[in-house]
Amino acid sequence: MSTAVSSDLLPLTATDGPSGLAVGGVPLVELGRRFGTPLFVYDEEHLRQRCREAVAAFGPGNVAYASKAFLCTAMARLAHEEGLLLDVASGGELRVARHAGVPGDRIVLHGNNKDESELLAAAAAGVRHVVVDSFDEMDRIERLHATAGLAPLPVVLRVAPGVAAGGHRAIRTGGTDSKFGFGLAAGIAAAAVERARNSPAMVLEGVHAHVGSQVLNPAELADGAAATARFAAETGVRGLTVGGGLGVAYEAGQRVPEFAEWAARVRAAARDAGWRGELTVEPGRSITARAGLTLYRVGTVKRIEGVRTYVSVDGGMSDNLRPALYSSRYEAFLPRAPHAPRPLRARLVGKHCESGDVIIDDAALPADLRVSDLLATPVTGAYGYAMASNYNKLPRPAVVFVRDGEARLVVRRETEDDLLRLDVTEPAAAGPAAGTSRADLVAARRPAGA
Ligand SMILES: Cc1ncc(COP(=O)(O)O)c(C=O)c1O
Ligand SMILES: N[C@@H](CCCC[NH3+])C(=O)O
Repeated sequence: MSTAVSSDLLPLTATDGPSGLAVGGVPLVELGRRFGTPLFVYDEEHLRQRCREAVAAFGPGNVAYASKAFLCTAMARLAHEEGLLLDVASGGELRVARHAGVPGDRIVLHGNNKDESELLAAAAAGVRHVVVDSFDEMDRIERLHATAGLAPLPVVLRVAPGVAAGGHRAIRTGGTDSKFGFGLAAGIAAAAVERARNSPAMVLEGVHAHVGSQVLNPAELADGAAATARFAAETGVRGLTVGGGLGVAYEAGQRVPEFAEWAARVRAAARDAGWRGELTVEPGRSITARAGLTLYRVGTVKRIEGVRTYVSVDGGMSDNLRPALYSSRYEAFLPRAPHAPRPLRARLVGKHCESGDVIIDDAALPADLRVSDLLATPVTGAYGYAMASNYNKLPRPAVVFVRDGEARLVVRRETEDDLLRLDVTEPAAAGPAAGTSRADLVAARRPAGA
């Protein structure tokens, strides 16, 4: 591929300017200089537009943002402002949603192994419902009801509909062989419905299924919806959630269904299966992925004659685990020259201590790429920051929202002090010599006034 990066992979407000590509009216090169790298940049207008499109397709009150895709206070608030509910999958995600001011009745709690403290926190927050995943969880809810005064909990039952879909086996969830949900086969889900209906600790509100993530074929989402809807209709529950899972394009030329197509397909499938009620969905990736991109600084370019070229940047698997985990593919471009042809083939790698720390195995890059260039990987707004780690004690990147020519820091970059904040062992008696911390050294090298 020697063509320029496709605009289909860029955030909606991406424009060209004298200093290269701008998003939200702010040149990316300026963001790299101002906030440092690696940096996650989100187009706020794009995020809001995707939320609105989802609500337009499925109806107000019928869309929950799957916050696992990307969550921070600003993102939770944005999704809430745009009328989405929040799907949280742990006590931690619940805490962030509440911190952002999202009311409990706009939150649903998921998880295949919720502990008692998560259930109690959900009840205390007054969540809309808890998506119950197992009989053991029902035991826990009934115990808390009997011994800790837990009021009857609104619940939705997650079923495994026997339809598994998605971009990689690690992210397919709805098959019979799955850790998630009550199997529709062998009457397990029917028994769960019976038990919830007869339990003093639960108020059954509906049925839920999620077949998998990064699904590009809408027929697979429709198959999952059909199986779940048939069961929901037979059991006569009030609500039906058909999960998230809509895929996105990571490379040029991938066809991706729009929200409207997803809605039409799952609605038709559910109707044909006998379901007459509303449908709710939980998109994550399809809201945030393309709105976000990652900026890195190129640190080394190593040419191995007759083998390949390696381009190393200042992040890697600690800010984008997806290539290592799912062999996911990405593209890259230089913000200073977004329309430059990309004839150079190179392996784009991070700075971690393993050869599997690859961001793009065979990247197409401009021929004049050089050390200290700012480089961008688009479509990293989902499951990038969310799965970031401190491997090799790299501080996690900052996150910036851009809109109308303004950049807003929404998550600050971690510092080296942050890396030590959980260590309870006292520092060595002498401690690091004054003036040898990385911040001191960087400050010492900076020209006066910089
Ligand atoms: C229960 C549930 N709902 C929604 C989602 C969101 O999925 P996606 O980001 O693929 O839309 C997931 C993750 O796949 C999930 O497990
Ligand atoms: N982390 C996965 C998606 C998991 C979906 C959550 N159930 C990814 O990056 O593709």
